[in-house]
Amino acid sequence: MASTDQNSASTNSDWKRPKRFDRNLIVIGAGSAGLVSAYIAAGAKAKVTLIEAHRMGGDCLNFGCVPSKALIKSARIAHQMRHAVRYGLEPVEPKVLFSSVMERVHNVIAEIEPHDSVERYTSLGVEVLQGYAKLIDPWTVEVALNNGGSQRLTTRAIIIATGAQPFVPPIPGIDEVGYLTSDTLWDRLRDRPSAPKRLVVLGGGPIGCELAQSFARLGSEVIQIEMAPRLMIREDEDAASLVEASLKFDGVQVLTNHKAVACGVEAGEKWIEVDHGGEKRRIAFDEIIAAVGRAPRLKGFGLEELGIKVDRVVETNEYLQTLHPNILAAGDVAGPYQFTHVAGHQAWFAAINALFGDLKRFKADYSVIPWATFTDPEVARVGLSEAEAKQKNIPHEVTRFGIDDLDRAIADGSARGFVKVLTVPGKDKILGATIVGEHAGDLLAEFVFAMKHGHGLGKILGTIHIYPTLAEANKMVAGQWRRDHINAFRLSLLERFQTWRRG
Ligand SMILES: Cc1cc2nc3c(=O)[nH]c(=O)nc-3n(C[C@H](O)[C@H](O)[C@H](O)COP(=O)(O)OP(=O)(O)OC[C@H]3O[C@@H](n4cnc5c(N)ncnc54)[C@H](O)[C@@H]3O)c2cc1C
Ligand SMILES: NC(=O)c1ccc[n+]([C@@H]2O[C@H](COP(=O)([O-])OP(=O)(O)OC[C@H]3O[C@@H](n4cnc5c(N)ncnc54)[C@H](O)[C@@H]3O)[C@@H](O)[C@H]2O)c1
Repeated sequence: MASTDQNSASTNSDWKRPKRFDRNLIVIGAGSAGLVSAYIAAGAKAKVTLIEAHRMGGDCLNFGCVPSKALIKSARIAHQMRHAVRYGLEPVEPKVLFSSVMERVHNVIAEIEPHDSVERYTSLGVEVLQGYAKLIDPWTVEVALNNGGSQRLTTRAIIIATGAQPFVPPIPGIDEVGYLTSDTLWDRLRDRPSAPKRLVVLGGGPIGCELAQSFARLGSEVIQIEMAPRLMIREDEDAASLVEASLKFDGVQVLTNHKAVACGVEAGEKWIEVDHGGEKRRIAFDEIIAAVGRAPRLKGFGLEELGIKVDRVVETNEYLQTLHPNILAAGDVAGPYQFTHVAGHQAWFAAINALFGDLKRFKADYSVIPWATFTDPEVARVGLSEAEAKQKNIPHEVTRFGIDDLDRAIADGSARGFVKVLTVPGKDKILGATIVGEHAGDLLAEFVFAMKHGHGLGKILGTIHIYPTLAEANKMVAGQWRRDHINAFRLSLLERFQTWRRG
């Protein structure tokens, strides 16, 4: 979300605000942000039209969260088979039926598809149009329908929920060698009998790490190239280093501090050139996945013509309104985060402000935003990391519990990782939590809830957690915090009292 002054809505003499509108709301894009916006508007009895140019469900269902998590599951089972000896079972090198793995990925998408389908949304009272939307003026949208023809609609309010797409780095030669992205790999690799033999994964962010580990476990020789000094640069170093170690254990060759500078084909063999501190070398590969970030979809549908600034994201104010207060934005196109659950969260504010903003508006609340990267081990975070607290000079204390000490994790053979909590000095108020370990994304929910509702570590400590569960790690870290904050004076009084009681 970039800031904008919503009072400075530009006007154009060619634009005429209609006296009556066909719709209360038009939502452009049926990904996570658009679907939730339309759902909320229909629930509020608004006449709402949802326009999708491509696939209902957007990136999360078709190219993002859903296929990647389905792939991760197959890869994890292959890993467990390989290392079954840890559990007293004879290890086996799995015969990876790659096309079946990819078929399962597509079946998972198909099974979830009905949740986001035209039929479901129509039954909820949303009009769904399949076509490409373009803003004509602040109240008019033209749709080039996928099955031919076009339609012009007027509306009181519009929500831009056009999402983001993979950013392809301008590396000389990349178009000639050809590349895969999260948009294309699910279809392009679908019928392959085996995973690509030599796979370069460009980028060490969440997409790069999740895919590099999965493909390595499914049989690819993976080389991951990241120009930053380490993987997962947004996470604390202690968290990222556990992921890096795990990737290396899985056979991924991790090249950090390496910038991709050129690509080409020589004697039928594809290569990528990397620069490491001024030293250049070429790496041969069969396929390359570009995972170096996602760029919001901002162009081609009339934002610039309406004077709406599109710098990195659509410029909005805290209410998610653009320069034109009746045009709002939500999801990846609005930023500042790129997560499905944040898109859905913003959608509530966008829909309510779009429909009722002239009566009451709500500022989008980013105070407690969680996320997880689904590598093995998972890394989940809410609030401040230790590095951010230091960088912003925010006073804090750090309490840590090693999951290697947790009974359930030991029994499961997954005793690695940690829970790290940042608190206000001398208080149990939580500023942030990072969990690294199995099911970290699920375990984090307790901290998200605590932060959202102002509960401190004392409340977590005072809550019964089932034994033996991984969730006990949360209570353990709270217990550690308590031990670190025992009042020595009170303890000495207690000791004297007990001595006195013994007579
Ligand atoms: C590989 C991968 C893994 C991911 N994993 C996770 C994860 O585990 N958890 C998580 O929270 N997030 C994850 N994400 C991010 C998540 O997918 C996005 O944050 C989320 O999809 C954003 O939703 P959105 O509604 O903003 O945009 P999108 O889902 O991109 O939807 C936008 C829609 O708008 C349509 N559109 C664009 N322009 C027009 C137009 N002019 N007219 C009509 N339609 C238009 C597009 O076709 C698209 O369907 C992942 C992403 C990727 C790529
Ligand atoms: N589990 C999840 O929630 C999940 C999973 C996947 C993606 N996502 C979302 O999608 C977004 C995009 O993810 P991403 O991993 O594509 O992007 P990212 O921006 O997080 O990471 C890209 C990485 O590529 C590196 N890079 C850029 N150009 C390079 C070059 N020429 N050579 C070498 N390295 C280069 C960058 O330094 C960076 O570390 C994430 O920010 C996240 O919000 C979420």
